[in-house]
Amino acid sequence: MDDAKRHAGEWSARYVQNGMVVGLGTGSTVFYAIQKIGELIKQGLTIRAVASSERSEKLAREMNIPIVPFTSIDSIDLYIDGADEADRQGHLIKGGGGAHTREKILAYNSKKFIVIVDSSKLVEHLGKFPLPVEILPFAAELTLKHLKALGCEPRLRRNGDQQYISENGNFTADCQFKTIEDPVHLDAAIRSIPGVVATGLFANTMVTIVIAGYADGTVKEIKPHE
Ligand SMILES: O=C(CO)[C@H](O)[C@H](O)COP(=O)(O)O
Repeated sequence: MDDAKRHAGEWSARYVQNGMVVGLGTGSTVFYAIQKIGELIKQGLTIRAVASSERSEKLAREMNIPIVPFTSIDSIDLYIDGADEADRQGHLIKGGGGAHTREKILAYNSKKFIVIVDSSKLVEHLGKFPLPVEILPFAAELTLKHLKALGCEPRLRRNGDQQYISENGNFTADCQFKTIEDPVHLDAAIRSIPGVVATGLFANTMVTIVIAGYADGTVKEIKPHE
């Protein structure tokens, strides 16, 4: 799977152009995109970047990719990030790496959003992967009860024998649905529960291209809105 991730990640770097503000997502597939962008910078590419997590920011700095503060940008030209599942309409489940709240902010503020996955993440219907939902620690049990009422089995994510805490200081509930037929509607329903910070459902028209990598070195580009 690593080869497939590498092909998708490296392929995405061809969309990065001089002068762009580039958003860097989080995860093992984005790792390859960041490395490739780092190589292009060595060859003279000039960009400014913002990162969706401390992990990605650290990696970018190691690759001499200039990370700028959010106060110095107005929008992002191109956002590159991975996903846990992607369907043909460009709906995504994200947040397996626990960074989906910040990732959603970056995606929302981007002119183009490129999603990079290995081919095993392409699905007919979302929902096999448990949907990550970031929730406030305050009264978390009550929030979990309302999530359950929407038809899922929510589990608070653990980090070894500790509660998993996001970079925003919150809990993550991994919500196993049987299948997600209507991502737009479900996303809205979950977001209406007080205590929910953000869902890992990236529904609607956010995605410009899904790049799926295969182990044999080929890639497939899916443009959901063309
Ligand atoms: O949403 C994410 C992190 O919050 C990642 O993009 C997603 O979990 C995919 O990760 P990977 O590329 O490691 O398979």
